[in-house]
Amino acid sequence: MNLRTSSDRGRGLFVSVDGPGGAGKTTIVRHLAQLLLTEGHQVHVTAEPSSGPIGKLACDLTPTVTGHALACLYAADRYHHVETEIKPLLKNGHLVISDRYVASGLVVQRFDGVDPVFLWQLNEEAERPDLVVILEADPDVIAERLEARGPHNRFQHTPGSSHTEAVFYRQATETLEEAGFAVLALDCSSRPPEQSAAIIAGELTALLAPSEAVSG
Ligand SMILES: Nc1ncnc2c1ncn2[C@@H]1O[C@H](COP(=O)(O)OP(=O)(O)OP(=O)(O)O)[C@@H](O)[C@H]1O
Ligand SMILES: Cc1cn([C@H]2C[C@H](O)[C@@H](COP(=O)(O)O)O2)c(=O)[nH]c1=O
Repeated sequence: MNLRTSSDRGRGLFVSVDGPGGAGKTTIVRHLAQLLLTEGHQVHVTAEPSSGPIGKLACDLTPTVTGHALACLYAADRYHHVETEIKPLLKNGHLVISDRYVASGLVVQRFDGVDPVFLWQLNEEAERPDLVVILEADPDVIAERLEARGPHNRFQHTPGSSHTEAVFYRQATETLEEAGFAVLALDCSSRPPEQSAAIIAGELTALLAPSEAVSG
């Protein structure tokens, strides 16, 4: 089983940002990347589905393919994304930010009734991020944001999807914490996205700081 994170290898840093539709993942990732660039880091923003061949297929098939088949397709994209894009950049010392990663894999296909244990087994060997950010928000607030922006996918058309997704994400957070992932659960109901980004940047800066030598 793959239990190592990129910082264990001493190069780069990998952070994923997940959370319910409309929570602000893409907006916060944009602010975070800007902030880290300003601080002088080599930053690479990526997302899932990836822009690779499996990601494109998953994206094209999401409206018509459901359940286990789609879960396998997203997991296949994730493993391929790691091997072809994320790991090479980490080796090169980049700070890689992924807009959606394993946590989305534990959540989204549950809307099609896929068992969370099956989803965990599919995803558990994926590269562990140094920091897993889960955006949390009052479901009524994000339902309003979704309505204002417009839904991005068929899962967001399910009535009450923001409430259901909030529950699924809380369960995914527990699964990840129990498995030893470093999780930052961040409430972004009332925080402006710039502030959420600054909190995440602070956590990353702490991870990058050399650990203090023990003086004897
Ligand atoms: N405090 C906030 N934090 C983040 N986004 C906010 C906030 N307040 C309002 N928004 C708005 O909420 C909308 C949804 O944001 P965004 O598209 O980044 O969400 P998302 O989580 O990436 O959604 P999806 O999963 O559907 O792609 C955007 O129009 C964004 O400007
Ligand atoms: C990683 C992942 C993604 N999806 C689906 C859900 C949406 O249709 C898109 C993501 O687009 P968005 O603009 O970020 O909302 O991909 C999925 O079904 N399962 C997954 O694991």
